[in-house]
Amino acid sequence: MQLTQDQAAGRIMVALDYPDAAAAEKLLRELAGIPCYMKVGMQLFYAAGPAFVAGLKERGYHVFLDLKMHDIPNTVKGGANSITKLGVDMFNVHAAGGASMMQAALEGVDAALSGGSGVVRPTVIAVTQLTSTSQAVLNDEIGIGGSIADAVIRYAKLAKLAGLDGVVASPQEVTAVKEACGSRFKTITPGIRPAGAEVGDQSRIMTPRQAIEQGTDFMVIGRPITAAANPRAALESIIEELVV
Ligand SMILES: O=c1ccn([C@@H]2O[C@H](COP(=O)(O)O)[C@@H](O)[C@H]2O)c(=O)[nH]1
Repeated sequence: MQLTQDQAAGRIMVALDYPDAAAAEKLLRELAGIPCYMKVGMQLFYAAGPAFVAGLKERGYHVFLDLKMHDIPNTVKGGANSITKLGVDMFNVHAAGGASMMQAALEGVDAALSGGSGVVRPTVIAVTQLTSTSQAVLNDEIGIGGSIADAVIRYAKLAKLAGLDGVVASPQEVTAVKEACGSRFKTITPGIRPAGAEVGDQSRIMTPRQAIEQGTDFMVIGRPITAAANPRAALESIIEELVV
């Protein structure tokens, strides 16, 4: 797949996994002008809150709010309602919460949009199996039988049935998800490691180039950028890998 530099950057979601807004703002300054998505996860959201997210939107960033909601349907409906009013472009729930819970998230979105707040409809996706989960952990520790790939596809089909727009999965499962749910069903893939990068706690990984060749829609990348001595150079090198 041939991408321009801006197209490649637009497929990257930088995980702003920082303890406070000041640390995240430092990275934003270092990456200024590169048109990536920004992902706010629980560490930063619990510290800096909705105001930080609203600030990103005011400055024109595309924002994925990665809070992975997993609760009873009524609570998730309320959470989705509040998140939608923040104006984020994407948020997620856990597919393990079931179809009713995922549908409740969509009801929360609809209710927020019907309030005339002027916000756009966010893309709503479901986490399948965390990319840190290995086959052994799934079977022996969590106690779910079968292959990771089968579990991911089961969750993806359920998310599609519930009306969601896509899933979080590892790049290793992108092809199978697209086959099962259609090419327009979005795949958002963490577990991205440039060749030679530290794997850390991730289990199911691919390089950026491999992930794009699998057909991933967006790749989520944190530490290979944020822990680099020069985050901007690290991001530019990943973009070059995608453009070539
Ligand atoms: O299955 C999942 C779901 C979410 N994540 C998130 O993506 C980033 C990955 O960061 P790295 O530093 O590149 O490992 C992180 O924010 C996770 O919370 C995931 O890794 N796997």
